[in-house]
Amino acid sequence: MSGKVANGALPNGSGEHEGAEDMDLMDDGQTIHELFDGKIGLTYNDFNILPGYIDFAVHSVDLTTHLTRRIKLKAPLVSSPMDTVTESEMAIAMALHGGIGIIHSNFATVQDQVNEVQKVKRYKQGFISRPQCIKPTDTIRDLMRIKAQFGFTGTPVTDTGNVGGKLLGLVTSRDVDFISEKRWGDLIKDVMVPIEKLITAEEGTTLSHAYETLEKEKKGKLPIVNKKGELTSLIARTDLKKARDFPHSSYDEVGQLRVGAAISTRETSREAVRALVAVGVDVIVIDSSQGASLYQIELLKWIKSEFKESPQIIAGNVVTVAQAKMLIDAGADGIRVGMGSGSICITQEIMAVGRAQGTAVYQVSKYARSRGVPVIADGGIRDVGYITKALSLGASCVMMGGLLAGTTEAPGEYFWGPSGVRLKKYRGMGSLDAMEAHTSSNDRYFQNESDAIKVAQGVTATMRDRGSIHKYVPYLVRGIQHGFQDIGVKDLFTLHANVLNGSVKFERRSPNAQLEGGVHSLHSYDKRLF
Ligand SMILES: NC(=O)C1=CN([C@@H]2O[C@H](COP(=O)(O)OP(=O)(O)OC[C@H]3O[C@@H](n4cnc5c(N)ncnc54)[C@H](O)[C@@H]3O)[C@@H](O)[C@H]2O)C=CC1
Ligand SMILES: O=c1[nH]c(=O)c2[nH+]cn([C@@H]3O[C@H](COP(=O)(O)O)[C@@H](O)[C@H]3O)c2[nH]1
Ligand SMILES: [K+]
Repeated sequence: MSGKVANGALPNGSGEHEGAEDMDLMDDGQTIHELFDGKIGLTYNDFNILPGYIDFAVHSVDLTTHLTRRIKLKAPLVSSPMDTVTESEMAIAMALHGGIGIIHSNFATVQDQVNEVQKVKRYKQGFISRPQCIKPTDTIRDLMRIKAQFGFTGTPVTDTGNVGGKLLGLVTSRDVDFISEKRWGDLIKDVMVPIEKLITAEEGTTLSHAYETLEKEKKGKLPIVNKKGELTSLIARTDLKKARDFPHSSYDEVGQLRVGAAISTRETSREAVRALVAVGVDVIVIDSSQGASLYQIELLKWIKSEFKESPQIIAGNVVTVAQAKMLIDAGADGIRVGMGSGSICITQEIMAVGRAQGTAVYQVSKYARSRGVPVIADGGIRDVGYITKALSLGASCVMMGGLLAGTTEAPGEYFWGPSGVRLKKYRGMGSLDAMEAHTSSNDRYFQNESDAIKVAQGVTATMRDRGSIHKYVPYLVRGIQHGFQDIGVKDLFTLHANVLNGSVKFERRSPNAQLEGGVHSLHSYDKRLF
């Protein structure tokens, strides 16, 4: 589609084309280098990608990418190491859909973070690893409350009221449905099916065996116990029936889901690294807003010399080529780009330091590619089109906080906002709220007298309910595939190559063009996305 055409070849039917000048098709739009050659920082909203030619179906677009030098993913999506975004539930869901989650480090102890990594590594589809339990001395009223809140129909009874406690019985709807409200003060132990009469399975049982048992016994729930009789998980027949295939899941060499974990640049991180490596963490993210520091470089070199093979290390954050060079020289396997672009970030306002995210991703990716190191574009992803734009600028993956914070799998409970909207809390890791959460994060900030004055770099916010990752991430993936189809590229490798050789074109958009590109001129509208 390149080359020259005569103006008159356009179907204007007027016959006035005689002698018309040849027009250079390649002159239309800007190459990426032209887009960024002005000395002004651009971000995703400042440009469009121009359409190409479609000769393939949307589902055939392949989003396989590199997270780090050695780790490949089928979807270029990473969840942020933030305490309102990624713990095990989020990481499991992200990995099942081909991305990866990075467990945050704002726990009371390193062991708490290690436990979250282990939950991902031990995850097996169909097994509910944190079933809601009840104590024998609780009442029917307590059970009704659980039922109303979570909708469960079968609840295991353990001595502690938690998973891990000794299994004493199971109480189902059938056991309590016909008990009148007057008797709701009765104790669970008097209505439950006691352990002697319960069908259970031993740890290590396979899903297919569990399914056969449930079918044969006509039961809905199968508690899984260890040798000591402690409840380790629960299998629900309804879950097994709807057990899905996740053809793109991110698995490690031994078939466990992949997961990452964040660490700070403090001395104590060496202990964390040892513990995380011991439970098989795939990737460690050194978490800092300004990655070009002596602390980070020394830590990075230490990890690389101590653990030659695994794990992979993502260093950052950076926004300039000089910063990226220091971290790549020190051994980084991936580079995280973004300073102040996040939805909850106030770094550019407070520190006066940072960079427009589009320019940062373009500049750092151009350099990192020459060193064979993938870039993760972190922060400022407001919607699915922003992901496609970040990838077009050279990123191999995007990292998202806010976009995922309102989902079911994000830590924290939903609550109702003043206008009747269902919300979840979302906060910056540099917000006072997050800094004050644990002593470990406190000492990061207030380790000596000179650090006693707090300077917040983030805010505390709320996010609208976005439903489950199991619906949202497939929507994101399909949205990116549609973007690629419009651009006319079938995979990420081709996108990067065609952007660099100038066949994928861009265009800077004026403030008015930005308004035009959004929803406008309507009395009211309803924005349903999927
Ligand atoms: N991507 C972004 O734009 C931003 C992200 N954040 C997030 O907030 C959290 C905190 O970020 P930062 O404040 O950059 O954390 P940081 O731990 O890198 O820096 C906090 C302070 O501690 C100092 N420090 C770090 N390691 C040290 C060591 N070993 N010895 C002595 N002093 C040391 C630093 O120089 C700095 O003054 C992170 O989760 C980060 O991702 C915060 C601001 C911006
Ligand atoms: O200036 C900041 N102050 C903070 O307190 C803070 N906490 C997180 N982050 C960074 O923001 C990213 C998530 O951004 P989004 O919500 O836009 O996806 C994350 O992935 C981080 O890079 C912070 N930046
Ligand atoms: K910001």
